[in-house]
Amino acid sequence: MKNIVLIGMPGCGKSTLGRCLAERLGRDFIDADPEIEKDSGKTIPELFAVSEDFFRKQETRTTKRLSALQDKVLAMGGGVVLRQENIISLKENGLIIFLDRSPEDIIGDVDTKTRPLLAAGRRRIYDLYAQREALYRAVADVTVQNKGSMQDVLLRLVDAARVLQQRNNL
Ligand SMILES: Nc1ncnc2c1ncn2[C@@H]1O[C@H](COP(=O)(O)OP(=O)(O)O)[C@@H](O)[C@H]1O
Ligand SMILES: O=C(O)C1=C[C@@H](OP(=O)(O)O)[C@@H](O)[C@H](O)C1
Ligand SMILES: [Mg+2]
Repeated sequence: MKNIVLIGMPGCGKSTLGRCLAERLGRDFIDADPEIEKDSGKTIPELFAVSEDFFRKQETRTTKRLSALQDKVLAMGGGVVLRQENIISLKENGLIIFLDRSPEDIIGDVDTKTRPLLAAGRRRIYDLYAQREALYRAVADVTVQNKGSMQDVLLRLVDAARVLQQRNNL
């Protein structure tokens, strides 16, 4: 079966809800950020300290490796949509869900320490959302709103994943 791939803003809930979604679907969960760290032997802040482009190159390398897997739930980094080659790889063997959470809600609980792009301040989230929202929507097979309790959002994600799988099997 194709992978279920979560995309969306940093802090939108991909890692947390992705792990729960995988459990509910009986699949393995893989978070891209720690995989990038393993593949490169550097932390995300260390990669960004070289340059954002350097991080993006490592991200593409790891995205290609993860895209070749099957049956997984993948939580990608928020910027994976910035390179078209990443999306082409992910779509070969994956169904993409945009987890859409408002900047207001993200700012409430995002951890900026491990997210170099947000080190300049939480308001950076508004700029990133404005830059990326259309891109996330365009590349996704479906959008799920992250609004309300985690339990409700998880149910919506499980439904969306099942509908995508069924549609793909037709
Ligand atoms: N609907 C929600 N209600 C409350 N907290 C949420 C909700 N969605 C996400 N969170 C919280 O937001 C934070 C960021 O989520 P995370 O999964 O790390 O995001 P991402 O992997 O997309 O960057 C976590 O502390 C998570 O528990
Ligand atoms: O939005 C981005 O460009 C990034 C998001 C991060 O992942 P999360 O979306 O899991 O925070 C991480 O890949 C890196 O800091 C860059
Ligand atoms: Mg994450």
